Amino acid sequence: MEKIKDPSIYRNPVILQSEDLTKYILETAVYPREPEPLKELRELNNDHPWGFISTSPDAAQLMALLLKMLNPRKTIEVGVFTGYSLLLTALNIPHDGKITAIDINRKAYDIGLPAIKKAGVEHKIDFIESAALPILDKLLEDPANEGSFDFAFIDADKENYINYHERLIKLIKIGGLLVYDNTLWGGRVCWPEEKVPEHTRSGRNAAIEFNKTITNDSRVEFALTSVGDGLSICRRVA
Ligand SMILES: C[S@@+](CC[C@H](N)C(=O)[O-])C[C@H]1O[C@@H](n2cnc3c(N)ncnc32)[C@H](O)[C@@H]1O
Ligand SMILES: O=c1cc(-c2ccc(O)cc2)oc2c(O)c(O)ccc12
Repeated sequence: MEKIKDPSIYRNPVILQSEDLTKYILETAVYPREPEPLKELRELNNDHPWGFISTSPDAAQLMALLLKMLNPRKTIEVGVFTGYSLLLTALNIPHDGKITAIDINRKAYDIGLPAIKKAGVEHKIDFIESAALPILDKLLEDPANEGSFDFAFIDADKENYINYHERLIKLIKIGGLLVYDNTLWGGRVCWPEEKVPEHTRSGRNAAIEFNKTITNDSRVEFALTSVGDGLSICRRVA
């Protein structure tokens, strides 16, 4: 991630009609049911200058429901940061479930790791510090990995989502889920380009291209939900 002096310039505008509605959802439906270890990690994020890039708790709550329904044993996460979505996944897969978690930078993961250890789920996580594309390519070199994953969560560099999708679709089994975060990019996907601040344009254009690609991809059934920052839920069907 490039060094930005003031990360707050990236902060998301609200996708829903009003900030009050977002606050209402979080305060009435999400925070009261948020498990204690996740609350602890969210509070750590509040003290981090980049904490706002963590997966939104309302999107995470929907993901928890999907994980409980799918009961996946073999999962993969691309983009860990301090580990809010990773801990969420670890808490909602079976005791013998595994997560291959990839991030180009381990520093933020180390901040969240004590909360993950305290929650007793570290044994489920294989953290790999690397750019994600070479790791996905390496996994694909072994034919045993093809169609072997039950669930993938993607929340790294938005410009590579299509590249991640092309690899992950081969790694996920038919019936498995691929969940992509930030596919509405703070609502900017529908703004005229000239109104989009320069520093968020590349993410916005990547989300637009990604949404078109998924809509035309007959290998998946999908729903683009306006939860959090936009969560695209894809089910591999072919
Ligand atoms: C939005 S954050 C992930 C947030 C995380 N899901 C959470 O809930 O806290 C994006 C992460 O992607 C990582 N990242 C960016 N480019 C990457 C790449 N090419 N390969 C792997 N990770 C990358 C960044 O280091 C950052 O930690
Ligand atoms: O504002 C952001 C920026 C990112 C981001 C930027 C560069 C990378 O290499 C990876 C991620 O991610 C965000 C995100 O996931 C989010 O939920 C909100 C805002 C941002």
